[in-house]
Amino acid sequence: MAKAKSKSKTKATKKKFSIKKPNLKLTSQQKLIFGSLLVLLGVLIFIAFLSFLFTGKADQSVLGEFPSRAVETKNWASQSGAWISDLFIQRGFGIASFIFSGLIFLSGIYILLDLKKEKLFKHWFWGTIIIIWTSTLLGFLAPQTGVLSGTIGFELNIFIQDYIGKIGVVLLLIFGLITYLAIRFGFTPERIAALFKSAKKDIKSEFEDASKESSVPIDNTLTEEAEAIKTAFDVKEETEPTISNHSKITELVVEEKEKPSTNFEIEIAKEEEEEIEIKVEKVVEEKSEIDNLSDKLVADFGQFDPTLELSNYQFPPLDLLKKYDNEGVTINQEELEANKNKIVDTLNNYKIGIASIKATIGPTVTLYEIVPEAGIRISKIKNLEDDIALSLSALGIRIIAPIPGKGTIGIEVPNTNATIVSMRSVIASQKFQNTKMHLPIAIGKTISNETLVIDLAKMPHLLMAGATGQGKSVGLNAVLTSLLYKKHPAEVKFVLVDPKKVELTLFNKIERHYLAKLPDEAEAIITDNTKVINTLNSLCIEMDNRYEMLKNALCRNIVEYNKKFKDRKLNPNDGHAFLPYIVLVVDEFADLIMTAGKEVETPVARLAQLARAIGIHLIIATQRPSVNVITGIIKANFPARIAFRVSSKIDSRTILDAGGADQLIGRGDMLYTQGNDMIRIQCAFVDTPEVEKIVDFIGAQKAYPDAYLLPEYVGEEGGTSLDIDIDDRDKLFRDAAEIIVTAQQGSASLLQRKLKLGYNRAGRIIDQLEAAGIVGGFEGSKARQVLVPDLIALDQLLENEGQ
Ligand SMILES: Nc1ncnc2c1ncn2[C@@H]1O[C@H](COP(=O)(O)OP(=O)(O)OP(=O)(O)O)[C@@H](O)[C@H]1O
Repeated sequence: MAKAKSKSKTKATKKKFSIKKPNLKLTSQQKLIFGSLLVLLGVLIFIAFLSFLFTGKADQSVLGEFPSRAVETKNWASQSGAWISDLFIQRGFGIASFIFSGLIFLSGIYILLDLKKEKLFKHWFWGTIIIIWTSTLLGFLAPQTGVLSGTIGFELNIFIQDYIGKIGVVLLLIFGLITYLAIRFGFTPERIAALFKSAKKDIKSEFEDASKESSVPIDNTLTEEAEAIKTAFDVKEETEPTISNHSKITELVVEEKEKPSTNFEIEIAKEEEEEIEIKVEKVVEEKSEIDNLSDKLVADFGQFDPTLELSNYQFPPLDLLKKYDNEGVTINQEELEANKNKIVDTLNNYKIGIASIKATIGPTVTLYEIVPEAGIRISKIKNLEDDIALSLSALGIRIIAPIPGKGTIGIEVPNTNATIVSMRSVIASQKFQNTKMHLPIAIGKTISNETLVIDLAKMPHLLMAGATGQGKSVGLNAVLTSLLYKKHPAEVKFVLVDPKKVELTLFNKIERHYLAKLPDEAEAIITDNTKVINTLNSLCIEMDNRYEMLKNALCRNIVEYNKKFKDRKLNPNDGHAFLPYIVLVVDEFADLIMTAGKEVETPVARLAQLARAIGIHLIIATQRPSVNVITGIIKANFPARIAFRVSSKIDSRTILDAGGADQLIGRGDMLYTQGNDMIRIQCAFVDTPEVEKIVDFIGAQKAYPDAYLLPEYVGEEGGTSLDIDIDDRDKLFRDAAEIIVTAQQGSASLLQRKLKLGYNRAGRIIDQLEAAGIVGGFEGSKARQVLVPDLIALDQLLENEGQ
C-alpha cells in the first residue's frame, strides 16, 4: 500500500511539474517552418543591407513616409528593406550590421538542424560584441562616413574620446581585441610564444632544405611537423642570414622538437573542446524497494538512534578533572640563555660553527633547533650527544639529526621545572572538542605545546611499553578517559584485562555502561590470566560474527554498516544490530605471554590482523618490552606505538625499532610513532581520584541491564586446544601427574604447594597434563576434572604414549 501511495504521489508531482514548466520543444514541422523563416529573413535582410550601400542615399528622402503604399523606393527589398537598413546601418552600427543578418541566418540553420542552442547564444553574444567593437573602430577611423560606423559607432567613439582622448580610444580598442582573443580563442602568452617559436623553426628548416648542405640527418617528422605548423599559422617566410655552423642549427632544432609540437597539440585539443560540447544529463538513480521502505521508515520515525535507551545519559563534565597550578609553559629566560650558551660552546670546542639557533619550549623539554654552518657533517654533531649532555649536566638529552622535514638539527633538553599537562587542558582543547574522529584520544601535548589528538580507529591498534613507574598506567587512563568524554555508552565498549588487579578495577563501576564481558562471568574486568584466553577467543568469535554481518549488509567496514543501520536499511530481524566499537585493553601483556604463551598470542595476532574493519581495537601495555613478549607477529600488527622511558637502547629498539626511549626523562615523557616519524609527547596526567570521580559520575546514572555480552566461547572438543610436544614437558611433569591423580584434584595451586613451584610453572604443567589427557579442560573457578582414576592407569597411559 505504501508503495502504491508513493507511486501516485510521484505521478502527482510529475503532473504538477509539467503544468508549471512551459514546453519549449518544437516539433519537427515547427522547426522546419521557423528555421526556414529565419534563414530566408536573414537572406532578405542581407539583400536589403547590400542594396542600401548603393540605394541608401536615394531612399533617404522617402523614409519619412513609410509605410505608405504610394511611396516608391529603390532598395531591392523595397520599403521595409530601406527602412530596416536605415535603422541598422545609418542609425545603428554601420556596415557591421551585416553581421546581424548573418546571425539571423545562422539561427535559422540551428533550428533547422536542431543544433545546440547554447552555442547559438554564444554566437549572438560574441557577434554583438564584434558589431559594437567594429562600429566604434570605424567611427574612429572614418567619422565622416556615417554608413561605415553608423550613428551608434560614431557617438560611442565621440563619447569615449571625450574622456580618454584619441590615443585612449586606440588603446581601448586594442585592449578589447586582446580580451576577445584571450576569452574566445584561449590565447595565452605561451601560445603566442609558441607561435613565434614554430615560425622560427619553420624558417630554419626551410633554410636547411634550401641549402641541402647539412651532413647531419634531420628528423623527417620534424620537417613535416614544421610544415604543418607553417600551414596552420601561415608563417611568412624569411631568409635567415647565413649560418656557418650547421651542427649548431641541428642542435637547436632538435632541442625545440618536443615543445612546439606538444603546444600545438594542446591548442588543437582546446579548439576541439570549444566545438564539441558534451551535455551531461543528470541521471536520477532508480530507487530500490529497500531504499523506498527505509526512506519511509526514516521519514516516519527518524534515523535509528543507538543512544535512545540511555537517552538521558550525561557526559562527565570538565569540572571532574583537576586544574593544576603549575600548568602552562613558563619561559625561564636565564635557563634558555644558559643552555644555548652551553650548546654553542660545546659545539665550538669541537670546531662546529652554528649559523643560527632557535628554541621551542615544551611542557617538559625545550627543543633547540640548530642550523650548522655550511660544510659541517651531521654525524659529527650526533656523535657529540654525550658531550653535550655532560656540558648541560642533564639527563634525557636527545639529538635528532636532522629533524625530518626541516633542514635543522634538534637538541632536546629537559626543562628544570617540568610542567604538568593536565587531562583537563587536553580534553578542553578545541582540537579534542571539535574532532570528528571515531575514537579520539587526547594523549598529551607535543614539544610545541599543541594538543595531540590521535584516532584509535585509524591506528588501528596501540602498543604501549615502558619501564615500571614511567607513566604507563597514567597513559592507559588518559586513553580511557578521552573515550569516556567523547563516546556514548552505546558507541564503545571496553574489555579490560588487568593482571595487576589494581590499575583498572576502578572501571568496575561503569560495567553496565561501558564494559563487555563473557556471559557466565561475574566480573567484567579480567584479572585471572587463565580467563583471558576465553575472552580473547570470544572476541575472535565476535569478530567473525561481525564480518558475517558486514558481508550480509554488503558493507566494507563498521562505519558504513552503522550508517546503513541508522538509515534503517538493515533489518534487525535478519540479525543486524548497531555495532559499538570494542576496545580491548591489556595492562600487563608480558605477564599474559609468560603464563599462556601461544594460546594468547594466536588470538591476539588474529584480532590485530583482522579486527580493524569491524571496530575491535587493541591496546596492549607492557613493562617488559623484550622480544619474547613483543614478538614479530605482534609487532607487525601494531604500527602505532608509544614508548615511555625504558632502561636500555635494546628495549627502545624492541618497541620503536629505533633508539630514543632510553633517553626520555620519565613521568609521562614519551615517544609516539604511527609507522613513520616519531614525535615526543608529554602524556596528559590523570590521577586516580580524577578517574574515580568520572566513573562515579557515570556509574550513578541509569545503565543497561547488563554489561555488553560477548559471544560464549566453548573450549575445543576434548577439552584442550593445546599442542604440547612430549619432549617439551616439564621435568616435574611425572611427579605432578602423580600428585594430581592421587589427590584426584586438578588444580595448579595444589602443585604449587606440593612441588613448591611458582604459579606460572604450575599453570604450564597443568596445561601439559591437559594436553596429555590426564586432567580435563578449564572450568572457571572450579578445579579441573581428573580423567585418570589411579596411578596404575596413569602408568599405562604414559607408557602407551611413549610407544
Ligand atoms: N603524564 C604524567 N605527568 C606527570 N607525572 C606523571 C605522568 N605519568 C606518570 N607520572 C608520575 O609517575 C608515576 C608513575 O606512573 P604510573 O603509575 O603510570 O607508572 P607505570 O608505568 O604504570 O608503573 P607500573 O608499571 O609500575 O604500574 C605517577 O604516580 C606520577 O606521579
